Amino acid sequence: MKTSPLLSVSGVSKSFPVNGVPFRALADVGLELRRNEIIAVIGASGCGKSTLLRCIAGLETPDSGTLAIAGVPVTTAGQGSAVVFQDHRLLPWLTVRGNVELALEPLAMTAAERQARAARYIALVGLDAFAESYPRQLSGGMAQRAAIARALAVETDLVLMDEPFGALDSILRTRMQEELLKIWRAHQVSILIVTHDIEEALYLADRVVVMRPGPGHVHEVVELALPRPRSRDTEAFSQLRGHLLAALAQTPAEVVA
Ligand SMILES: Nc1ncnc2c1ncn2[C@@H]1O[C@H](COP(=O)(O)OP(=O)(O)OP(=O)(O)O)[C@@H](O)[C@H]1O
Repeated sequence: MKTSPLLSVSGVSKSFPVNGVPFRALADVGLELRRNEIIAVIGASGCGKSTLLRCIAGLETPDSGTLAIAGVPVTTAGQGSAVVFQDHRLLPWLTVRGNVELALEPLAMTAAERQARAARYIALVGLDAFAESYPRQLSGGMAQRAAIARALAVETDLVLMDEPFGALDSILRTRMQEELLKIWRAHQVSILIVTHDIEEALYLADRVVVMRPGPGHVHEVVELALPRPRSRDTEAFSQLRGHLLAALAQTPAEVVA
């Protein structure tokens, strides 16, 4: 029996006014995310990856098309999903604990439940010793882990990540990818991650959505039949890397469109 997708995006188009003229950022974008799946969205700068993610998060309203999470149309921000951005966006005047607890405030739970849940997710990302630290006292990786704890603590089925490790050095980035997979395995969330990094997409995702600009559209969806844990040194990995690099390459006509 085919189960219904957690996220369905269909025919989504979005334009922005630029100097009084509509600029088409997305045209007729469609994709589906299954439950407990990880999808990576890759594509050249400006092809509309973040705009698509913001539409799914309810932070942007598409001009046309439909977006639904668990069958419910997305109409407001934070409905059915939580977002992790490239910059952690923690509130500087709150501690790690305060930031995570604040995200839980809209949820129907007692203060004690909120504190217990926040503590659990802070521990999950390995920051228990830093729960009372302020963002300025954390390294970039720690702050990003706090942002991930804050997103996961809300316990939505869908987590949206926009270049979550983009500002981290390559060693930390690899470690964070491992940690994300551990959390994903333990918590059965579905993840849509926007990344510039082909290796990251290949390491994390079940499927890779390749977008192209002019206007932003889905060019190809690549199923990654790679067993986990994955090694970056295998023939299959490097073949897929080559395939994605070729899929990202644009014709001159697309670049100027
Ligand atoms: N609020 C806005 N107003 C005007 N133009 C916008 C706005 N948001 C996005 N755009 C334009 O829409 C296009 C797609 O932007 P978007 O940020 O979605 O691309 P992206 O693929 O995420 O790029 P990058 O990889 O560089 O982050 C870009 O040309 C951008 O300039």
